[in-house]
Amino acid sequence: MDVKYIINKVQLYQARNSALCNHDKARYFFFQYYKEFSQLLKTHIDNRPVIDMVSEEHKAKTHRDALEVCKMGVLDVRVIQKDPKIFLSYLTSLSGCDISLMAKLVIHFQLFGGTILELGTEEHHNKYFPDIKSMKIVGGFGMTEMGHGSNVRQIETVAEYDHNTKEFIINSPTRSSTKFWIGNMAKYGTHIVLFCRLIYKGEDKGVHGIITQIRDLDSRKVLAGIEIGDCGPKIGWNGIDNAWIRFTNYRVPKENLLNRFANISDSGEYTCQLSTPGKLFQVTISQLVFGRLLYICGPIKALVVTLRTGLTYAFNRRQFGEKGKKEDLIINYPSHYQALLPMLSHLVAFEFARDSIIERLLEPKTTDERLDETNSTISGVKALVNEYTMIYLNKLRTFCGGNGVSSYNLFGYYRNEMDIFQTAEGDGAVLYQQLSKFLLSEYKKWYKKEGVTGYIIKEVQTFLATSNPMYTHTRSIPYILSNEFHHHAFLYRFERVRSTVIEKLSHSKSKKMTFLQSWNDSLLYVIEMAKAYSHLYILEQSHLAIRRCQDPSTRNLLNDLIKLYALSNIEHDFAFFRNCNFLSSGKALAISDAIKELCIGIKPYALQIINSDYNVLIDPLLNIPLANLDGDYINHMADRVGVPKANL
Ligand SMILES: Cc1cc2nc3c(=O)[nH]c(=O)nc-3n(C[C@H](O)[C@H](O)[C@H](O)COP(=O)(O)OP(=O)(O)OC[C@H]3O[C@@H](n4cnc5c(N)ncnc54)[C@H](O)[C@@H]3O)c2cc1C
Repeated sequence: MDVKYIINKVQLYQARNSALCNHDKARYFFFQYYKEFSQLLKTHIDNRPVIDMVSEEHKAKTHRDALEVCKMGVLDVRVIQKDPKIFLSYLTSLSGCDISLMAKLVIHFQLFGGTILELGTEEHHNKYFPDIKSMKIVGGFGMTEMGHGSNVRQIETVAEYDHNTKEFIINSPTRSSTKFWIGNMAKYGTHIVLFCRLIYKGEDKGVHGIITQIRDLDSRKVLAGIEIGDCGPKIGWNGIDNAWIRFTNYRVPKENLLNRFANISDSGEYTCQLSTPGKLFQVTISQLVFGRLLYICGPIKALVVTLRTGLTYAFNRRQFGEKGKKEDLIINYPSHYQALLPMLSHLVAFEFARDSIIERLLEPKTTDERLDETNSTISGVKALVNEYTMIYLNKLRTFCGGNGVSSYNLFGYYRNEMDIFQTAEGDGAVLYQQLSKFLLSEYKKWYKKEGVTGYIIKEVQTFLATSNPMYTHTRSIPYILSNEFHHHAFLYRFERVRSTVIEKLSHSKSKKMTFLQSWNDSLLYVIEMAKAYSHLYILEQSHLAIRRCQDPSTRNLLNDLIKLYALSNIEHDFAFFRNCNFLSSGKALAISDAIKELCIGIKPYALQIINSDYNVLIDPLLNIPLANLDGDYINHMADRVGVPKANL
């Protein structure tokens, strides 16, 4: 084998995490906390595997484990404020445990506690945080209803203010207003942040958050005025007790309103510090953004663990070959390596993007515009990473043949547990639209500044750059492999789809359609635009991260991985690029050839790359007896399921 890259695990590990750690004095502290917390977790949680557990037992185990984790005293809502990166690191570590345990603690600390932190005042913090820390109270996030999930603005639960008693009277006026899917609540929960319409002197003031007690703390009985039940069996997260909840004239004291921004004074006057109901709504649901970040970390973890298994198997399993010779390793089949290595390249690119988002979200000083941009980007990347993970978990399963079906290899486990990540805290189709709205408003600002002249200059530049036959036809390998070409292709795709959306929206306007009609009429392009932008963001962040890598050989390897990410992504979208005449058929063929060459070059290092990931530097905490698919995989699997030793 030609030695193309001389790499060592530590350098690769450091380089991959350079994006996140770039601005930190303690360079790897995020991962240090991750590691320490993971080690601590090991000694605290019940070590029975969950794969064969029935749901009731699973829920009880998850609850006990959560109480044990709280006894460690490390998780605390105040850490979100003091050092969000450490908090995120703790929650990310939990993705190595059973996903139900992670979900339970995320709902309790981040969605419930984080909302109180963000929307509540010092009094709420002092009253609830100690009990959240010890889990004396078990918190939930009561937003979704049977009638409305994606469209939170239209939820129906009402809290009418009673001036005489200084209480809110909470009601579920219709069947569709029943709160649904509310995690931690069917069996164990004591309190939720209830999202409901605040009715003040007969006027609807929009969605507000109110801390609402559900069960008595001593008897754990459901309080009068509340009906509650379990949402039933689920595809994943069976350790979580998801509830439906209904309210009938249930009274809650005024003090329970999370009133940092909107308040009812002692004299009974309603005031809101924010300029518009839209702004109040955005702040009210702000914890979902932090949550989405975790929903980027989780699937990446699942991809690392399963891709490692897929690669290990492919590098060890032999099937077919020339007569009289050793059978071939399945990794040497192009159908394998030309799928597995682009997956590896996507994984590394996603990690660079994740780390840059974490860095940005946690910037100490940030403007509203910057925050808007980061939140919108999180929406797009969350949707994209989850969509990709679900498709490739299925592929990875088949790449391990029958062994992939065994629960000991976790493909089924992650497929089920990750499925919900696509929907919870915002489904992809809705999140992509949020990003597109932001991108269009940014474009509007640009257009306002540059005017028609700026627009024409830009269009002409793009036309000259891409309509040139030299450009569309060139098959020069150095150019095809250049970062400059990849960036141009990604940027072109995004701007081109954006132009189509703008064209379609203005065309619909001329046909007197309402904004909503024209938006929905252009929806497929709107979604494509957000996807194209998310890929552009991932590519740009990967290029930036690699530039920081000090070691030349590691940098070259990472560079090749990102080239593979870019070209396989372009290949996946050949229909678009060919339809726009961005690529000639000859150039498209040359790109496919370049992908193959890159895969062949990276293949010998694939296991080293996947094993340098911080996610696999720490043992999984799932306690599932994994069937190790390494060189001795037949004996590992045989031992796992009790096949007797051969007598011969
Ligand atoms: C296991 C689990 C746990 C959960 N935990 C909680 C919890 O603790 N608290 C809580 O409040 N909620 C919780 N949820 C609810 C979750 O947040 C919602 O399911 C999610 O927001 C999606 O809403 P929905 O289910 O109503 O889907 P819908 O809104 O009905 O969406 C269905 C489909 O329609 C599409 N769609 C909707 N609107 C549009 C549009 N404008 N354009 C294009 N497509 C559109 C969506 O993309 C999706 O594909 C949980 C859900 C699950 C499954």
